Amino acid sequence: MDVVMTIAGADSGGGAGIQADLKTFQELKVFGTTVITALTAQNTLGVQGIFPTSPDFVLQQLTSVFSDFHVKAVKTGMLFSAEIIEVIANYLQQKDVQLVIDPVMIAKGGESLLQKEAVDALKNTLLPIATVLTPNIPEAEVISGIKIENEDHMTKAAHTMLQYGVQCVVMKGGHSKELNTATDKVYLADGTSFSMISKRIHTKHTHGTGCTFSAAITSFLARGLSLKEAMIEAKKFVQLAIENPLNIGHGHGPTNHFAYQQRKGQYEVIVDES
Ligand SMILES: Nc1ncnc2c1ncn2[C@@H]1O[C@H](COP(=O)(O)OP(=O)(O)O)[C@@H](O)[C@H]1O
Ligand SMILES: Cc1ncc(COP(=O)(O)OP(=O)(O)O)c(N)n1
Repeated sequence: MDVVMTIAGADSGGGAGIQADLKTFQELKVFGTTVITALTAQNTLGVQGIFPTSPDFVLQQLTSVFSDFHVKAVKTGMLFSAEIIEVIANYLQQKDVQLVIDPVMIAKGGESLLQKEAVDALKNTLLPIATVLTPNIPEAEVISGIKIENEDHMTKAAHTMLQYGVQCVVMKGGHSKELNTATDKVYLADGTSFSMISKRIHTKHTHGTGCTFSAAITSFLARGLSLKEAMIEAKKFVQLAIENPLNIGHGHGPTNHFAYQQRKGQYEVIVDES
């Protein structure tokens, strides 16, 4: 059984963070371990409270898991502070793992999940050791310092982020103004790129989409898929999870992690290499 790890915040409402990651891991048949960086009191209406873990206790969790398991791939989500990021980067740079970074900054309701002064630590310590970075458009703007209003800006921002040493940047299109499609553009360090295009679902039930997508990439990488195959299959996982909502909660409801196993044969992501 392939072992993976999520280093992220817990979402008491179960739709994002550690909980979304573990549900994704379970559905994709990898064994999930966790390092919790913060507890959040959260539901589909928003984040009501944050209780960060101490950096020392983050290190203790990393040590417990790595001293016992052979972890093949790790993803990070909500990291909260520069101190926590530095502990994680120092620890992971000694390990031979594939590292997927979802640079979680702001929850849908507008609450900050990463302190402003932590962005530099993310860029300078985690990106150089990462395999994949999965920013949404607002996160890409913060990391690259480039305002993204068209495809040229997106390409420039991706190349700026690749310069920090990460091997692949996936610009997620959930926040773009495209009406009919949700396109994620993948930029690789060798200068190539491709787009993954799916139908845009008009729904408010998108809580945890970014967490679910990055957890799916992590699972498929651990199972031995190539970077490109892992991205495409993860895009399919999140598409089906959005397309088949559970309709629970009173706000932005969670996605449906069961849908991929039930319907994966019925949907293909369009890949554009031009
Ligand atoms: N309304 C939607 N319809 C289809 N796919 C979507 C939709 N919203 C987001 N996605 C997809 O979900 C994944 C996460 O994207 P995004 O929502 O931008 O991330 P985040 O949760 O970090 O803001 C991406 O693959 C994106 O294309
Ligand atoms: C604990 C925790 N981690 C991450 C997020 C953000 O998740 P994301 O997938 O970006 O989804 P939304 O916040 O956009 O719904 C979170 N809310 N909580």
